[in-house]
Amino acid sequence: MAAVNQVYIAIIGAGGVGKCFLSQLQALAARKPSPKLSLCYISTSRKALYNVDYSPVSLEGVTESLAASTQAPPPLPQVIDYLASAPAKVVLVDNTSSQDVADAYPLALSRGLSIVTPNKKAFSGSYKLWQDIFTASATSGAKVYHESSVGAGLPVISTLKDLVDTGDKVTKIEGVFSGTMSFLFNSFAPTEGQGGKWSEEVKKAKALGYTEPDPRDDLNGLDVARKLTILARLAGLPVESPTSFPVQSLIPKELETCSTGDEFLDKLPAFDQQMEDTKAAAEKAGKVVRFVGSIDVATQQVKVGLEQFDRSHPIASLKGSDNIISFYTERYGSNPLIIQGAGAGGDVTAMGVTGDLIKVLSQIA
Ligand SMILES: NC(=O)C1=CN([C@@H]2O[C@H](COP(=O)(O)OP(=O)(O)OC[C@H]3O[C@@H](n4cnc5c(N)ncnc54)[C@H](OP(=O)(O)O)[C@@H]3O)[C@@H](O)[C@H]2O)C=CC1
Ligand SMILES: N[C@@H](CC=O)C(=O)O
Ligand code: NA
Repeated sequence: MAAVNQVYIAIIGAGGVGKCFLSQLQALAARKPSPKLSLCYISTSRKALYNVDYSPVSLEGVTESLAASTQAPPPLPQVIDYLASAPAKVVLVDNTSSQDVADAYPLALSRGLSIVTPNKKAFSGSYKLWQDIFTASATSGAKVYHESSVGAGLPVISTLKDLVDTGDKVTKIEGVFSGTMSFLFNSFAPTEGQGGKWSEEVKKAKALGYTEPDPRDDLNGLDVARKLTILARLAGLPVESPTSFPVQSLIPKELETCSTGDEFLDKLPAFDQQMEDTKAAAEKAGKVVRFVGSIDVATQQVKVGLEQFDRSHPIASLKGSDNIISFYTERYGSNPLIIQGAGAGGDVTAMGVTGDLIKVLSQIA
């Protein structure tokens, strides 16, 4: 029998973000908050750890225990059944980038499981999935939070929701929405100095944990398109999908048929000249090139791609994996509300997930 103020945590995904989340969860659980947190399920795509009687999986050394586990993850509907039958409230933390897991949110929410996640797939998939998720949440009362799906831990989603919920009218959102793209252009085409080779910077971004599991999902512009789809929907535009507006891809045509991300990375150095030419064209105009996105709410136009900026422009002088996101609204007038800081990386992304978990706990426990 579970304690009255107990909440079970179930985690799917234990990669770069998942491992950082686990260490933040360990610290949160040790702070002895009310409610008492117990891990009742954790899995990667091939391994799982759980007990049929819901006795807790120890957070101590959980990454190693999971790696050593011989249990395979059950099919998702079975996992949801198991969690929905738990003797206390459950928060499901999805730290994957899986579309299959995202597609299961309506079922999970309708069975009373709250969800926190940095996974963009659920909120930037079909508009129907978006509607099904929020309908299931409203009907069952289960919560769904996804702060880290845009700008990692930066308070982007919560800020936009607050603007809308308090009656402000958002007219335009623009900026740099990709930690990977920010890092790549800040290091490949810096405002001062030479910059590194494009393909080498791409490999560095992957090693630093900034890229999607397959870095082509960043370089083809889809990751930014997903983030803009989420923000546009929150601002009231019923954007159908991240492929329903213009998105510029930086994948060389010749590499579009690569079958894996690793094959793509191996072949990329042979195409460095294409990005060198793009950089040189901007330099000739006395500018630098950056990868940006924008949503014009009035004209319902969303676009993603390369633009040239003066070296003194705030977008040109970003550092590291920083995002910069400007909200133009009726209340803020011509001086936008600006959010800036690291937009990728395990710890900062996990912080957004843990922050969401704390918000959910304050509402369900
Ligand atoms: N990295 C970053 O800076 C940011 C990431 N995000 C988002 O966070 C999420 C996680 O990113 P990241 O940690 O970098 O990715 P990783 O590739 O490092 O980790 C993904 C994890 O999910 C597991 N997984 C994948 N598919 C499934 C599945 N169907 N069932 C169970 N487990 C699965 C993987 O297991 P296995 O290894 O066995 O495949 C792995 O443990 C993504 O949605 C990403 O977009 C958001 C903001 C910033
Ligand atoms: N790959 C993404 C990770 C965060 O969403 C990025 O680089 O921004
Ligand atoms: Na965020």
